[in-house]
Amino acid sequence: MTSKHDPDPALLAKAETLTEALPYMQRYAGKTFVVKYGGHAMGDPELARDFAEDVVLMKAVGINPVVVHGGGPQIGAMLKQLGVESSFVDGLRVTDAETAKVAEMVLSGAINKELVNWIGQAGGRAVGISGKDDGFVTATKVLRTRKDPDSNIEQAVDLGFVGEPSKVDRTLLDTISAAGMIPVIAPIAIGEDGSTYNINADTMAGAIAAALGAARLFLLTDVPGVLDKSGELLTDLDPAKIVGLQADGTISGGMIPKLETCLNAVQGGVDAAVILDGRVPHAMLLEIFTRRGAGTLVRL
Ligand SMILES: Nc1ncnc2c1ncn2[C@@H]1O[C@H](COP(=O)(O)OP(=O)(O)O)[C@@H](O)[C@H]1O
Ligand SMILES: CC(=O)N[C@@H](CCC(=O)OP(=O)(O)O)C(=O)O
Repeated sequence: MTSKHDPDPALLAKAETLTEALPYMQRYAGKTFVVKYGGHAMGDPELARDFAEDVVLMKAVGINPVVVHGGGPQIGAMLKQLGVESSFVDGLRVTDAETAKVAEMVLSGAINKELVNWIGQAGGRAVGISGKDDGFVTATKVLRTRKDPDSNIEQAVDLGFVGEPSKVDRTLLDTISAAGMIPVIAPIAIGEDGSTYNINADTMAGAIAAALGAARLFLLTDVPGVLDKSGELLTDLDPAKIVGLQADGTISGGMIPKLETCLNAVQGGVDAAVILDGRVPHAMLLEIFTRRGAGTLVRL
């Protein structure tokens, strides 16, 4: 029989988990954490529920979470259903006018509201917006060049309506956060030319994190972090190492904009950026509130 002096070990372990979290709660109260939730990590409703609970818990302990979401696979599925071809250059979707319409419909319409609903179900208050709302993000057209393999000459590649944030006005986000709500942001914005631009969600999250002077940028994806050529996790990266990984081809596809984002974010004043495995239940909670750091940490 257990007396009150001899507590149940399982209960004790729970209490220890909570006390372990205390210094992290104290350290992070009042800080802004920007969280990018990738389309690949979104597929499983169980994980979406865990993610929403993590964000609501962050808010409850005084952290200001700001959520930016992706939806690449879901845009791809919708384009396929509509019989529209899609291609990528360096991890960015080539976006003609029709693709931009579909991207906005899927991101701002379907996914954004689904995520707002998940957060609401977890007991939080979320407001779903895109960069278009109050014009808080201004986009400029992305310009890319590529070496022609035959002539070896750099040539411009036209990605269509693919944008990158050129200006972020934090007023709307501050208003939402101060009212006790969590902003949930779709990566769509208007350009100076009045066109709608499709923005890579990692790029959007990085620009917002820099504008808010966030303490952390979390990028949740479908891999454990950045892997080296033999598949081993790289736990710590700095700008010099990232340049090396780009140059020797260790990273490709979606990891290119992801690491560019981390680099820009830390160079733009964010304390650290973390690439995390969104397939692990409560990955973010474990990263923030326990000693068991996971994923790849990028710092100056
Ligand atoms: N060195 C690398 N380490 C880990 N992932 C990599 C690497 N190089 C390329 N990738 C690819 O990057 C993908 C993550 O980017 P992306 O597909 O855009 O994810 P998300 O939709 O979550 O933003 C991984 O699934 C993987 O295929
Ligand atoms: C320009 C560009 O590539 N935009 C992305 C926006 C969504 C996104 O980034 O979603 P994930 O984070 O799930 O990949 C796209 O059209 O797929």
